[in-house]
Amino acid sequence: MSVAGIDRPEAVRSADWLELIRPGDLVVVAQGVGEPTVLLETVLAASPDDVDLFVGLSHSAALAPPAAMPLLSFGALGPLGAPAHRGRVGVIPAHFDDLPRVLRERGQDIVVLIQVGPVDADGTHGLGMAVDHTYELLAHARVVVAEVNDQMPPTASPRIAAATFDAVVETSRPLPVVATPPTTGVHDRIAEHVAGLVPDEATLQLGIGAMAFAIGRALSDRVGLSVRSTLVGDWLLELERSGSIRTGGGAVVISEAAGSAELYDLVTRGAIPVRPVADVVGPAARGEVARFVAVNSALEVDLTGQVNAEALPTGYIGGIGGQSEFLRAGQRSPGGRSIVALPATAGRYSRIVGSLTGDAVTSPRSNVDFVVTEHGVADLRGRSLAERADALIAIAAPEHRTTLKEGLAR
Ligand SMILES: CC(=O)SCCNC(=O)CCNC(=O)[C@H](O)C(C)(C)COP(=O)(O)OP(=O)(O)OC[C@H]1O[C@@H](n2cnc3c(N)ncnc32)[C@H](O)[C@@H]1OP(=O)(O)O
Repeated sequence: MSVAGIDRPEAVRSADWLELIRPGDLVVVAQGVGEPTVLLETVLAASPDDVDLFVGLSHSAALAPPAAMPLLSFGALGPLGAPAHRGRVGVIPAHFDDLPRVLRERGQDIVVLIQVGPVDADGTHGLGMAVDHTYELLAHARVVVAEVNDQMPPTASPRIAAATFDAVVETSRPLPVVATPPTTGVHDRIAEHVAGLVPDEATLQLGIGAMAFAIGRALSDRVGLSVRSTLVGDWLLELERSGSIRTGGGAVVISEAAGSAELYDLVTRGAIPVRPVADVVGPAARGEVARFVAVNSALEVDLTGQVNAEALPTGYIGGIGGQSEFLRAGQRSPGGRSIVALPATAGRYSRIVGSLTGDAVTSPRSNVDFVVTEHGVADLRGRSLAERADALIAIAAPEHRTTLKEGLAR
């Protein structure tokens, strides 16, 4: 994903807050467009001794070269992709909504670095466009440092009392624009198949990226859609422009937006609730959301339906995120759907495989009801392992089907 708009000539930099960090600390940085990039880059430049740095979906190019301090993350997202692939990032396998607990269980003192909007008359700051794992950690942190960005828009997000902050660094920079990667004919064919599984008045969970955008576009003739998705991209704009969703009345609930300036404007002017991750995932995970349709992508799916979204034989390249929890939520929902959508091939490799090639099962086969490729839909509901294999071979690329069948016979 290309990211533009990180331009901070007017940033007020203060190094004093670095003195609040002690050896043994875990420094946790907010992510996405809520990343306090100035704070992150200040820590990276100083690389304090014996401190772990936990970073999520980042927009900082400063992370691409090998960092001098130990890096932790929940995946190989954005600029962490190459270092994670080379084994230079300690990946913590955790559900996205579980990160606050998991990070606290490391037993380290926690320093949270967040970005907020300007202070209001009541002495509080809004989180703006992103509410992530750092929000829940505020109550457990020894130190909280805020990058106060006067261009962070006022959204319907939780607000934080200014007194919560141990230090503040003021900046003035536009939110990063996260461009949607171009969609291909394969994405469009997958999206058409996925759209066939989405009823009117469904509640959608999609991620970001080309696949999600193509699916949003393919749903333009649906009516009464709602959205309950931790991350949203410009597909939300597509749905709004086509009139497929309402944005008022809590029909759209998100934790983070990452896309164009128009998307940020929609979230702001539409008063779309930007809520803590647990609030977004929780009702769906408890089966309280009817027609909840979760669509997630993968690197590969084996012939029993096990999903790998994390690793290839060459190394770690993906992540867990909310995948397996959202898929399970799709199963628990009355009229809901649990869908894994992926291209059938990556170059000469089939992504429908006899055995997973990467060393990870991100979602168990019991969480997966539908697998979709450009060649069709494998409906795995109620099927035995052998029946699943047949259904999955039928949506593999035609040139790989014989090999997959031969592998089964062995
Ligand atoms: C709220 C949050 O922050 S959650 C964060 C976001 N969500 C998650 O982390 C959930 C987990 N999901 C993911 O990480 C991603 O959706 C992924 C990794 C599964 C898929 O990401 P995509 O960017 O769509 O992957 P894509 O299909 O382009 O594959 C990436 C590369 O690996 C290659 N590849 C993928 N699968 C295979 C395979 N089975 N064999 C060989 N190569 C492969 C692709 O060809 C591509 O190579 P390229 O970059 O040279 O073109």
